[in-house]
Amino acid sequence: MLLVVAAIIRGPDGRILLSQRPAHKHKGGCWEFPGGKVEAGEALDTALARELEEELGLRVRACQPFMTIEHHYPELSVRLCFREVTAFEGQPVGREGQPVQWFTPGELGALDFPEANQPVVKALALPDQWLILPTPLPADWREALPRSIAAGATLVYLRGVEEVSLLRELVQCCHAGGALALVADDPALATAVAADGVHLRQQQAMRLKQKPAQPWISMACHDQASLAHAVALGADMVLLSPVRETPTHPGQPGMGWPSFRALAEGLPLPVYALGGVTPAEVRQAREAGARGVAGIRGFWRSC
Ligand SMILES: Nc1nc2c([nH]c(=O)n2[C@H]2C[C@H](O)[C@@H](COP(=O)(O)OP(=O)(O)OP(=O)(O)O)O2)c(=O)[nH]1
Repeated sequence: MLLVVAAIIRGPDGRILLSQRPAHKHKGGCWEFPGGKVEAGEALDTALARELEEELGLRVRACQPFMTIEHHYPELSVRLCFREVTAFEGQPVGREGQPVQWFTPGELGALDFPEANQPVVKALALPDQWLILPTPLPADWREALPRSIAAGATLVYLRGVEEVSLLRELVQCCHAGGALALVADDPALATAVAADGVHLRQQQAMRLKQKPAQPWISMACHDQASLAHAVALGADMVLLSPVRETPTHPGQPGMGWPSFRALAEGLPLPVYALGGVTPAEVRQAREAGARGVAGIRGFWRSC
């Protein structure tokens, strides 16, 4: 299997740097995340720094794991280790004559990428923060939900609401604020209320053999076995918890960031940290290999 390292490089305005593969190479003409083959015995971060210097003239100052994808093309198998470059120096130029260009995350969906990149492109469309709806639904939700979304939680898990008309109204409120809305477990309900997908609780998900047909499928995970099931199912993302003990689950000790990192490392899907974490911890969570953070308290902005 060919070991490749590839970089997610964001500019100060949030755009992402891509380069175009030369026509004569494997997947020629496709846009790619800059990077290349890891040499025998080379550490991933060293390989990334070398490739970005050689190909773009960039000096990497800091990077962190993003996702790892194994893909079997008919002609070759690749293990792609995606790293997010969080600090760099230099102005990128296509040093090997390749076109390089900055794109907004929204523009990526229309580009031609190698097939292996699809989960990464999907993950880049996701926000840093997830809001889990408090239960029972607070009376001031019509003000508080838009405020919470505007504060950055543009993915909302609408749990604990059974009334379909109310759920539909909540979905509309999420969409009006530009947020994705997920309902619990039931794909038919998600379709009925025009939600964007379902969040599967671990117990329900472990019984499934097939990924439900919804645009977004998320799964709750608490250990390695459930993470392996989420991968096998083809889930688009997971909530991994608890990072810390929480008032809602007293006596259930948190795994802490080192164990979180060990579980999240090398997975082919975005992992969100849940359980006693706050929106202020996005950076720490990302250093531990998370795509972002999720929660109720601290994410819900009541009036
Ligand atoms: N760099 C990069 N490679 C990718 C991506 N997606 C994807 O499937 N690949 C595949 C295409 C290639 O088969 C392999 C990268 O190998 P490569 O030949 O470009 O590596 P390199 O830059 O070291 O190449 P070379 O100059 O030594 O020939 O990984 C991606 O986003 N970035």
